[in-house]
Amino acid sequence: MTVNDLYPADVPARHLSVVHDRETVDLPAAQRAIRDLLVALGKDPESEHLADTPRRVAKSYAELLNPREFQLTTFPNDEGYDELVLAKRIPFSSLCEHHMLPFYGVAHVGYLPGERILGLSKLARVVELFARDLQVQERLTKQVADWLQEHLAPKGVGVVLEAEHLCMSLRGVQAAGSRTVTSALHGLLREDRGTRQEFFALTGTQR
Ligand SMILES: Nc1nc2c(ncn2[C@@H]2O[C@H](COP(=O)(O)OP(=O)(O)OP(=O)(O)O)[C@@H](O)[C@H]2O)c(=O)[nH]1
Ligand SMILES: [Zn+2]
Repeated sequence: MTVNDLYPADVPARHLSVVHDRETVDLPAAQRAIRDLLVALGKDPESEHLADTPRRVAKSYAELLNPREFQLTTFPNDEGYDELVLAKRIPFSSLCEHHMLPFYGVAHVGYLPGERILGLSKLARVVELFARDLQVQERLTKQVADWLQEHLAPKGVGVVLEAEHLCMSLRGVQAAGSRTVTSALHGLLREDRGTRQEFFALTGTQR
């Protein structure tokens, strides 16, 4: 399928519903499991302080692991805009799949338009689509870039993520304040040295 099949040229603004297809959360089962975890950790889930904690924790994880649905709105690139479009410092948070602790930071997401341009907020929504999962930063970065390349068919895509991992700063090695930087590139941003350098310069992450 090409971008023209998804977005016929005679309709100016196009909306594609984006619905995630992950397993539905079983909240009562999650709640029971959190209660068991509290007991296993030597805490008393019957105490007044913790009585409602299993329900809250289960609900929190359900929220953190389920992205909101959204409309992927695109417009025809009638003026032939052919420079980079870059949304910088999009805040995001995700859960590390090894420790289920948050990693959080900012995403820089850019593309070089082809026949369609994208509603700007959608760049942040695509980050959220993949961040609300058990993740490693490398996969999250690549999924955002791959998804945009597939659904927007631009001339290039670039994604940079800078994040602090609580599993690295609060526990374990306790390297508080360290940041991990990852990037994924497609099309001209990958192949053309000048475009790639311009992208990294605009994100402020020189390569
Ligand atoms: N590549 C990658 N590694 C991650 C990410 N998040 C966490 N990790 C790492 O996953 C690794 C898991 O290593 P293990 O040795 O199995 O776990 P651990 O004993 O808790 O390791 P320490 O954190 O070193 O105490 C750790 O080195 C984490 O820093 C990520 O997004 N990407
Ligand atoms: Zn971790």
